[in-house]
Amino acid sequence: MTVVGQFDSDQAALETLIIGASPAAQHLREMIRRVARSNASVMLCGPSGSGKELVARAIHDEGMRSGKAFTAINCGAIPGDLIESELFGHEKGSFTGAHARRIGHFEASEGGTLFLDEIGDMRFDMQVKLLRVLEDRTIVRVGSSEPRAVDVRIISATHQNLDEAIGEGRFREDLFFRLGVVVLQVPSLASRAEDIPALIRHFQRKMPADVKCRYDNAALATLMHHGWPGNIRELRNFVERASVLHGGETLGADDVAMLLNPTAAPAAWRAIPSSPAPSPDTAIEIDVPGNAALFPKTPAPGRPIDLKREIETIELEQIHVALDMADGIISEAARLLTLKRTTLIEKMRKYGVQQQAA
Ligand SMILES: Nc1ncnc2c1ncn2[C@@H]1O[C@H](COP(=O)(O)OP(=O)(O)OP(=O)(O)O)[C@@H](O)[C@H]1O
Repeated sequence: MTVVGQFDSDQAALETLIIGASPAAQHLREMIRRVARSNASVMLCGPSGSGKELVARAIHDEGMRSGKAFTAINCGAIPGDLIESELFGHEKGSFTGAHARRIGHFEASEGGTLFLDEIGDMRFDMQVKLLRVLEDRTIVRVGSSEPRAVDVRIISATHQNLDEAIGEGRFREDLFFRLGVVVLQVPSLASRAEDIPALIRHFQRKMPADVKCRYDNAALATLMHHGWPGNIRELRNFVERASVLHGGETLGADDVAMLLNPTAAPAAWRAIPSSPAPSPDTAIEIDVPGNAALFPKTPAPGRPIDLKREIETIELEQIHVALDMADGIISEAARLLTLKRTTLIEKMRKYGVQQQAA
């Protein structure tokens, strides 16, 4: 009885973590349950933003190691010469800057799980060392010669095609077999588009009612036909953007199309004949009657116009257009917008616009 009850609550917990009722989501949850029962190394393959880290956490949480540490590190983000000490630790004075002894992620995750994200980006010399650790189950801190036993489950992930990397000699095949005792494919969002409404509800669950959006059928159809190159991460950002710009509204297909492509100028703008560029010392003025086409929506008769929100929508879109034209260079985008650089940065912060690497 107890076992059945426990299984039911585990099942419910996993369903609130890995959202979706599509066959792909159900299969993923079933695979998570199965691999969680073992200690086998798991490699998660799937496109960026598809939820690989979430799946790694779910495997840890569902398994016997759940009371112990779960450590996630991004192998692509750690400089090549630091990764050995990050993973295995170092002794004091073992290299310039090693002012004190430090334990690495392997030792810190003792009894638990270490998630190695972007494993395909790991340097070849480091791959050899990692393979040795997986075979011997011991690590040696940098600057020490003493092997230390470790009991850590490894889950790794990649969005790269490792077959190709192996073929080109960039990734060791023997390490691939060690890491991928079980290889789990995490599906793209486009392949489980029927989960989109449930995922939107999930991302809106903690929002106050007045910032949640509703979607009419045409809007949902548009969302389900979108390609979602950024997968669930892109959907989460979309839901946030929609709530900032249209909180409390029911969105139609046009609203959704605009929100999905925030850097594209609305068709109405392209219809305006080009006017001479303003001189740098003239601020852009919005002449409402003359530039009425700038407003993306014509309000329904009798419906109040939320002028502040409309202006914010235009402002955000113009910022994206300018950043695009300026290849992400903020000072150049600020010049195009005849704004001070600091003002543009403030506005980008307000709208949550990420600074692109120029
Ligand atoms: N099935 C899911 N249910 C709910 N939220 C999800 C699901 N899958 C992913 N997410 C959310 O989507 C975002 C991206 O997920 P995650 O970071 O796990 O992706 P990833 O595949 O590891 O990305 P990357 O390859 O860029 O490291 C996170 O906010 C995560 O919580």
